[in-house]
Amino acid sequence: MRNLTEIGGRRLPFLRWSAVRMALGMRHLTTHWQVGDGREEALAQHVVRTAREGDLDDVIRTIDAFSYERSLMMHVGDEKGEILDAAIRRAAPRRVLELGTYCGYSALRMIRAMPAGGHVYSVEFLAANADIARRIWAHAGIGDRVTVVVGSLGDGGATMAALEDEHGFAAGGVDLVFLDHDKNEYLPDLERIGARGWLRPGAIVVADNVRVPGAPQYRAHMRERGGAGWATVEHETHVEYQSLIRDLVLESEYQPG
Ligand SMILES: C[S@@+](CC[C@H](N)C(=O)[O-])C[C@H]1O[C@@H](n2cnc3c(N)ncnc32)[C@H](O)[C@@H]1O
Ligand SMILES: [Mg+2]
Repeated sequence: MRNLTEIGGRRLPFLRWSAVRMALGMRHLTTHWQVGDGREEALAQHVVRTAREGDLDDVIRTIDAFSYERSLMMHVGDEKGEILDAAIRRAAPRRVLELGTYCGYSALRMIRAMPAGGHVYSVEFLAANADIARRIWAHAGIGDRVTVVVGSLGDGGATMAALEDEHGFAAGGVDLVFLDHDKNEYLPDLERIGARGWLRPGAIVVADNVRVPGAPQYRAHMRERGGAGWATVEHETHVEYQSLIRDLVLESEYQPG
């Protein structure tokens, strides 16, 4: 019943004010990467104030509750988060590359499901989001297991060079990639990663929001390349924190040559 709003005893779907604000703010969201009403900063303050310090589970629970009950947000969320958790357990990665940090929620989940000693490198376009994520990770006690790199893989090479020179990225060194940033950049960025040879054979690439907002070129590419470089499973699921809107998460295993 979490997605229903009660008016006069009747439950009506999708009338949550925060969802309406998020829809109205879509234009702002896709150009500024925050909803525009301060909900990301409010989340960071809420986590620090109310979640148990050093308790990763409680921080994840607190973010989910905030996103259901107070302000809809664009974390991968609890339902799709379980698909991500399972992929992480399958890959048992030592090095994860995430594109799109936002407030750091998916990185929290990945760290929780990874073997001890594994590290997440998360690339985020917006410095304000990177700062919020760092504060939330520090509160959860996992600040030393995740590094946010402010930039984008499509910036002409500076961010990729930083990943190689400062963070030890090298051929065959990446075990799992989580794509959750600009949907038009999924395929170009995967090709940039491929050109550097960072993926090890058997590495897994998880892509969120393939149906909503949608990454049709990426999906077509993975379908065409089935059996020739990639083996893909399409997970039918729902948009984050919405039980009635369908979404798709792709999980692709890299099988070169
Ligand atoms: C959907 S949110 C990520 C949610 C996060 N992965 C989670 O589940 O908690 C997308 C984020 O990607 C960032 N972003 C957008 N385009 C980007 C790009 N080209 N490179 C890096 N980050 C980008 C946005 O600033 C935004 O914070
Ligand atoms: Mg997403």
